[in-house]
Amino acid sequence: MAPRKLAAGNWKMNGILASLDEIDALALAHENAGCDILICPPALLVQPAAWHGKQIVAIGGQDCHANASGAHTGDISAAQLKDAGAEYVILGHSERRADHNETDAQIAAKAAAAHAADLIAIICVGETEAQRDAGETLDIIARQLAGSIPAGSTAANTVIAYEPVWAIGTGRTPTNDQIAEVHALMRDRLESLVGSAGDVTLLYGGSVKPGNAAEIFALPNVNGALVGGASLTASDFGAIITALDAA
Ligand SMILES: O=C(CO)COP(=O)(O)O
Repeated sequence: MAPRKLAAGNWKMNGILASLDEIDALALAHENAGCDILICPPALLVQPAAWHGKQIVAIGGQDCHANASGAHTGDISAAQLKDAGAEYVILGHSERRADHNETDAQIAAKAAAAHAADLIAIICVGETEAQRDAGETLDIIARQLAGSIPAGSTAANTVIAYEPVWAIGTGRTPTNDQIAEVHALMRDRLESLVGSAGDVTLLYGGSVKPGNAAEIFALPNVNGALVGGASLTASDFGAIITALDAA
């Protein structure tokens, strides 16, 4: 089994009901896409988004709680996301690691909850600019992978996204060699953490745009992208999907 190609959009805290028209447009234009297409809207939009996706655009959450239910005001469980129509959940995004002090251990617990609810966990890792400048990138990624991936992870229930913190929303991207170096390390480390490492979908994220997508998708061990800003419109995200389809 080769890794599934995945074009994943993370809308972050953007979008209202009217924004779901973009999902209609994606579903219409990419009915026969040779890659999987995913939009992760804000939690309130997960259920209506699933109706708009028409089985062509899968829907995911942007976080879930590690517990299945209980007294956790303001949180959402993996089972609730699943019930609303989600198939995926993004976990450990650097914005949650920074804004909510999420640790690798908490992310691993959330991913285990996602797996228990039959969701595919997209586990995010990435170094800060200071860590890259200090030459720590590969150590940081290896440590985040080891700490954030729970037992029971498989190529079918887990996707890994490499998102350098300094490339998110900045218009800056690593060099091709830098992306390829991290993705090779991830593929290697996943053998002991997930098994069948060659089958795990690995995404790059951070300032992916229509103009740089094809070049990034041509890199070894890159099986798709986790896209922020450019996933908000069907025209930009559609161009990225077309580039992944052709890769
Ligand atoms: O954080 C990201 C996706 O999760 C990337 O965001 P941008 O594509 O806006 O840089």
